[in-house]
Amino acid sequence: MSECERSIHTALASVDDPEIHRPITELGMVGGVRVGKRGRVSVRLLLTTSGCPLRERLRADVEAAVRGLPGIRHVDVEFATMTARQRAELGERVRAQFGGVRGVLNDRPAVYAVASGKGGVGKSTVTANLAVALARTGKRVGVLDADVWGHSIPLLFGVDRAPVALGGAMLPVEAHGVRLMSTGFFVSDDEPLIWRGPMLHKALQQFLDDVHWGELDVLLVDLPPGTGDIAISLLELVPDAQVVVVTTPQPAAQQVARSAGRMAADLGIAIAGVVENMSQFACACGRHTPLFGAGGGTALADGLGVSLLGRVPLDVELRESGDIGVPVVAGRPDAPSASALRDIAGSLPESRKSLIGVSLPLQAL
Ligand SMILES: Nc1ncnc2c1ncn2[C@@H]1O[C@H](COP(=O)(O)OP(=O)(O)OP(=O)(O)O)[C@@H](O)[C@H]1O
Repeated sequence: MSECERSIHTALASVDDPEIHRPITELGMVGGVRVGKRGRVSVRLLLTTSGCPLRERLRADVEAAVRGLPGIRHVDVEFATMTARQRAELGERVRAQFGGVRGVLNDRPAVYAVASGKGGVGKSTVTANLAVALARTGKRVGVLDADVWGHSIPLLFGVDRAPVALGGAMLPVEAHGVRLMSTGFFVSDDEPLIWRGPMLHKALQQFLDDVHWGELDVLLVDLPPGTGDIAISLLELVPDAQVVVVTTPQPAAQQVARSAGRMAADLGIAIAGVVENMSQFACACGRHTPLFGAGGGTALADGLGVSLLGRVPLDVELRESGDIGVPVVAGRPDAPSASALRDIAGSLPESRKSLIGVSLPLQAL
């Protein structure tokens, strides 16, 4: 290998695959490097699927890494698709690298399960925005959309592609700096989900076990509304999760949300706090109107003996951002709801580190 080729390989080692978060050189994704005349270089990248949506990001990252080298004027990036064998090898590498899929959670992320007593109170919107806000502070964040009947996380993040499967493990889809996994990636909207009890439990377990989350600091779980099977399953599978209860200011909503709190208490799970969503509406005329009443969040927090983490105002920008798949914290960071959500993300209590992925020493009694 010439000196020039060696320095190109070193530069390529600084480029990470955006979803596996490992250098493309380590993952066998560099199919070849050709050094031509007059500072022209061509790099061939091997992708897991031909329709890889991240190819433009990879192209830009490779160009940026190689173009800075002395004597290099132009970088061509070509793409090819891995053979089945190459994909299998990549899957093996991913597994070996992290000591098995479950082992990737060994660094014990903080797990926050976002719950609500009833649907439509903005639980998924809050989850998505807390995730983006945390990612923007430099944390490595994942969102598990366990809201199997109303999976809105893919829509809220503007994602309509399925996750890539490698060597028996699925890679989360990355959007707005957050790693996502959702049942919504696997079912079409007109296909009703009739999973109950044990099936839901198994699906959830798979999402925790068979998804290559990589190293995470925080995992947010969007629970289905209510206190049904899946919430209980999750809290059993991840006993160190803390629950964030989302409610509206209405006394009625607060009553239902109280049952979520009671469930957490029954299961011995800590409640991180309460988020009051759809608090008063700030009109452009300057008037603040409590459309859904007032005081629900505080009353619930007091009832549960936890803090009110914050109030998110009713905000057209928040709703519009959700509709176009760009969470408001990312797309309109100056909106009143965005700043409230950032403050709430900053006020989440420090984690009790989750034990998922850690093998516990078993002792005979
Ligand atoms: N603070 C807010 N201001 C304006 N619109 C909001 C606000 N919070 C949520 N919404 C809108 O309310 C609707 C319901 O929100 P979302 O889907 O997050 O609720 P949910 O509690 O997760 O519902 P479900 O559990 O049924 O999925 C969405 O259209 C969302 O954009």
